[in-house]
Amino acid sequence: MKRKILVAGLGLIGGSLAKAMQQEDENYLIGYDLNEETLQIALNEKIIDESYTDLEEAAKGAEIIILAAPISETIKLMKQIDQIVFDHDVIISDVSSVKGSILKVANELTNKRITFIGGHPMAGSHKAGIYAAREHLFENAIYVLTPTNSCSNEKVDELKKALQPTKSNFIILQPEEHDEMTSVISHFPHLIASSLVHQARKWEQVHHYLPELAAGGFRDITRIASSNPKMWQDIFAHNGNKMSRLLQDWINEMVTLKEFLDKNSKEEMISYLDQAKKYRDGLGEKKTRGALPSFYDIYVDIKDQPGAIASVVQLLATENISIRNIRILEIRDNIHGALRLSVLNQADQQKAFALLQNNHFDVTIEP
Ligand SMILES: NC(=O)c1ccc[n+]([C@@H]2O[C@H](COP(=O)([O-])OP(=O)(O)OC[C@H]3O[C@@H](n4cnc5c(N)ncnc54)[C@H](O)[C@@H]3O)[C@@H](O)[C@H]2O)c1
Ligand SMILES: O=C(O)C(=O)C[C@]1(C(=O)O)C=C[C@@H](O)C=C1
Repeated sequence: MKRKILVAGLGLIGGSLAKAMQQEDENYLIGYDLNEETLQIALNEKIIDESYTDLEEAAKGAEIIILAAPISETIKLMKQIDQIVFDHDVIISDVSSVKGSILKVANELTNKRITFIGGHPMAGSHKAGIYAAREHLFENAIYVLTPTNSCSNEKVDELKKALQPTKSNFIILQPEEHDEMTSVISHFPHLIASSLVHQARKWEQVHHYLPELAAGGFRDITRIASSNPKMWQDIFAHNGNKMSRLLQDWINEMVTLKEFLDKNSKEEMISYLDQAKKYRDGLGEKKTRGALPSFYDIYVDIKDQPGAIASVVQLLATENISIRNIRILEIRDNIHGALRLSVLNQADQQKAFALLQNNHFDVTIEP
């Protein structure tokens, strides 16, 4: 008997989860989404085995239900599913970026058949929708689980087993600690990225040429400002208190930084930047950085000419070095660009470094 899993909301996250879980023969994927075109794509691409536009119909046969809609919609879905009469036990999980408000509702569910285990895969993208869904999105990423108080270890293991094809690393957290950590490491940076874009937009009124100067630095730090505004408003609203406290801390810190600048305080500024650099560089050593982690990275300078990338890839292939991720950083016409290659482990990183250097490529391990 196959394990019947319903994914409700087949966008970036739900679609990626369904794609990964579909790789396991034991899993049978059911899809539910408000958007019929999304369901049709999911069926056509065999991401799901069957689809429903009626939630009760979709949920009735499922043993595991994963809610992958926006947070406020997920809360509505939880309340609707609570009303369904099941003839078997069912595990419900979600993927929401905030866990406190979800677990509050979960602890109030009255349906005896339901066990709720909160979930949050710590990987994503600024893109949305089923077209952006990727089977490998959660590979090596942290996948947070926040079970309700009454939940048994067996149920948690059951959910983990169904999600195993995502190849993510599960950890259990309390909702409160989850929300505090994600406010710092995920939610607040989005707010700042958007504010930096606003600052540039304002200054464009003075210097019309300004956008042309936006190079790697500005693009890197503001990528996430291109994310879905409605989704992020929802996240900020559900983690509002923590965000507001962080913003006040940030404002205080900016006041200190302004003092360093106004006093031209060289030592304090170097120390501030140095501490940030050390902490940022150290992040790469931890094995918990997210999907397809790039902590074993190699940066190769390449010329913008046909075959440049192929020659690097070909060289690594001759030594059986497997490339996990590849990204072109800022190539413009007739200028050198950089290629960031992510490999599996430190041994491969060292091997690739030596190989490329011996073949006269300009290669570094630091960005
Ligand atoms: N985008 C990220 O990087 C990221 C990462 C981790 C977790 N999350 C969380 O994942 C959830 C979904 O985000 P996403 O990026 O996949 O969004 P998305 O816009 O790509 O997908 C959302 C999907 O849910 C569907 N939907 C909306 N309301 C629905 C409802 N009531 N019933 C059924 N389907 C409904 C939409 O049609 C869409 O297909 C959010 O709760 C978000 O907090 C997002
Ligand atoms: O990579 C991105 O674009 C993301 O924003 C992914 C990201 C994040 O790292 O903040 C965003 C929201 C999540 O809930 C988890 C991951």
